[in-house]
Amino acid sequence: MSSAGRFPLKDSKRLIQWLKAVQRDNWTPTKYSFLCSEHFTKDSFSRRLEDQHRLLKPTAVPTIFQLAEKKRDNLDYVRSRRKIASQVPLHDEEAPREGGCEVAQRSPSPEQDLMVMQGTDEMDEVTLQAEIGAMSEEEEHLHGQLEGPRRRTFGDSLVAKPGAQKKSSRSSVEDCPTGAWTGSWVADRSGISVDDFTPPASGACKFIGSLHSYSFSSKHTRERPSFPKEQLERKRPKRDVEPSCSSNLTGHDKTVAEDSPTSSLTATPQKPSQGLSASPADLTPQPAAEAVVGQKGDTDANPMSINEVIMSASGACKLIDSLHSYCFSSRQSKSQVCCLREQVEKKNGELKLLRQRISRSDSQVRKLKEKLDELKRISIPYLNSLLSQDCGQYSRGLCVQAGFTLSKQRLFELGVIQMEQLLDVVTDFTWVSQGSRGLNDVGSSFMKMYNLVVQSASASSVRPRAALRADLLAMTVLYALSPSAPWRWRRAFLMHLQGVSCSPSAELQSRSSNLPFSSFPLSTETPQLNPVMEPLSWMLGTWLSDPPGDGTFPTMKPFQYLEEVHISHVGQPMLNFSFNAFHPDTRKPMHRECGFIRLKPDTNKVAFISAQNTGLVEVEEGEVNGQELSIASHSIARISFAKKPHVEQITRKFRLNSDGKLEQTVSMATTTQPMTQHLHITYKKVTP
Ligand code: HEM
Repeated sequence: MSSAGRFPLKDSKRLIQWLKAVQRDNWTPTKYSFLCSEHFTKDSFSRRLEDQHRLLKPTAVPTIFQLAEKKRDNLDYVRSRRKIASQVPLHDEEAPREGGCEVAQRSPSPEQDLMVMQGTDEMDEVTLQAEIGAMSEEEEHLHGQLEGPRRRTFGDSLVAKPGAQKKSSRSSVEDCPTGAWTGSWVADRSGISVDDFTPPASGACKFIGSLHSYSFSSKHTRERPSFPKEQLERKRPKRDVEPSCSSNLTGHDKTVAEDSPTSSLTATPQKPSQGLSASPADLTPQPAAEAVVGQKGDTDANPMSINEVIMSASGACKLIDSLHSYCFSSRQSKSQVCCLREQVEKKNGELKLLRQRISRSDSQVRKLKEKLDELKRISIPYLNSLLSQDCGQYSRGLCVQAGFTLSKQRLFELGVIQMEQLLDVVTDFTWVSQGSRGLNDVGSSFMKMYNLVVQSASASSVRPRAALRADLLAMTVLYALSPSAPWRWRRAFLMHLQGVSCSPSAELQSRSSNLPFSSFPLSTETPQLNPVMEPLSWMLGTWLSDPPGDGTFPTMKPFQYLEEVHISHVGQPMLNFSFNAFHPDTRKPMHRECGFIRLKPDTNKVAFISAQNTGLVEVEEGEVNGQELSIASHSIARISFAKKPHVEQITRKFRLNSDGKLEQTVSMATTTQPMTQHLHITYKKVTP
């Protein structure tokens, strides 16, 4: 007798190796499944120290199979095997057959049921099978000899039982009627049912079949150490003969199973005869003996795949629970562990992705912070100095300007802080504020200011507090000086700076070289007006048209325009000027000119040097008398492709009116028109 190995159900990796080796389709080993030792190489065994018995190593994997024979007709094979089994007792030396013979499935059959019904002792006899795998050849042989008579006696008594005799006699005729002792022992024939190797009619049937091992507790199996090899040998053909889980049923049971192939519950241990009527209540735990009684050959076959078992287990939770999950506990736990493991892996993946996103966000925030720091570094010191000079000329002046920005009309007239530009600022800061609380604060505070400005603009009587104006100014300056600001915005703002006496920081001055339009004083000191220019000092300042100017000429339709005038100095004996006209409705820039006004020292003779965007360059000369300057063209030049008609003469008159407004009148003569007034406008001073 060769020793056999249990299928390593608890070692999934090795189990897969075993199953691969066995190559049995649609069959799943149970804890009563064993494989003969012939399928293992010699080094798969170790010797027990005490008695030198051969023990299968826990790492052993079967490798010896004669698979070529597997294709042969199973039925013929089984029949021949049965014949042999019925005539000649199997010997220990007989080599295990390939195909179905190697795998012994120890599950009770109907005959077993009958036997077990006799009581606990009988049931224990049945469970003896479970320990066979642990036996050495010698042990098995010895036990076979020693226990044979007892079993025969026992088996005989079973056969003699009323009600059980019919089944047992039928089976004995069919399967092993003349076996040495197996023929007379019902239990040995039923120890491994046909269905151990046969697919069940349904998943649930398989499931119930799995549950049949319920009665074969390890406790019982430990108490009975041996099991004749013959039983195993006779199991092989039976497995291959019977194609369905119900095929081994007899009588009523078989009929029910065939009639209801989808109802595995007909084979439930507790109520085998109730067919489809089995309910969770029927499945409440029963005593072991009772459970075993219900084990038909079809049900203890348990040829489920692991997946099927898991599916059945999940779909029949109640059933499992009611049966205390005796058989499925480990498998179920395994499947649960697998599920949990998958979930954990999935969550780990999600966590990894989240970490990556957080890291990306962090780097984004870092970049934004760096940008803000850069902005602060560039602009804030200067702004701070501005805002701290509450009593300073420049600060006051800008605050006044900020006050102007609160009137929509003034905003446009100023031509610097326009609503559209404010919107740009807001948009910019909103963008910057993304992802950073600090920047968010900047953005949100600017939004608040912006909203207040809009409110104030729509209700001109409402004027925000000085602090708000200062904040708005700060934000405006911050944006105006930022590298991302549109050049037009920066230029306009810087021109305002030019119009006031201020001392920009060295940092700001250094930045001025990058500006598209540089009019900054070079000295950090507020420049003193050159005495030569004193007669024209009344012209200094930033002036905004008030009201809009009027344009006329015989060849054109009268028009209006806005104009922003900057007249400043840097200490030199001259004034710098720029006149910038805008369309009153569209605010688009129109005529522009800039240049210098000079005074001949110690005289009232004035030279007005101007370059215009129309391509005209002219020098006008005249006299300053009091607070009035009258000049006329001295020389005019133009680009070669200047638009016609060309202007041939120009006269201007500047006057500071008694109301403090600056007034300008321009007349011109063209190649087509005599000297005629072209422009008339008055300005309101917005900076000192
Ligand atoms: C001293 C400065 C200026 C000179 C020498 C000047 C000269 C001229 C000349 C020669 C024309 C053509 C007239 C014609 O077609 O018969 C003209 C037209 C016109 N000017 Fe001026 N202009 C001056 C300032 C301004 C200013 C400040 C504005 C304000 C927006 C202005 C607005 C116009 C308009 C709207 C026209 C008619 C459309 C056009 O021909 O472009 N001009 N100007």
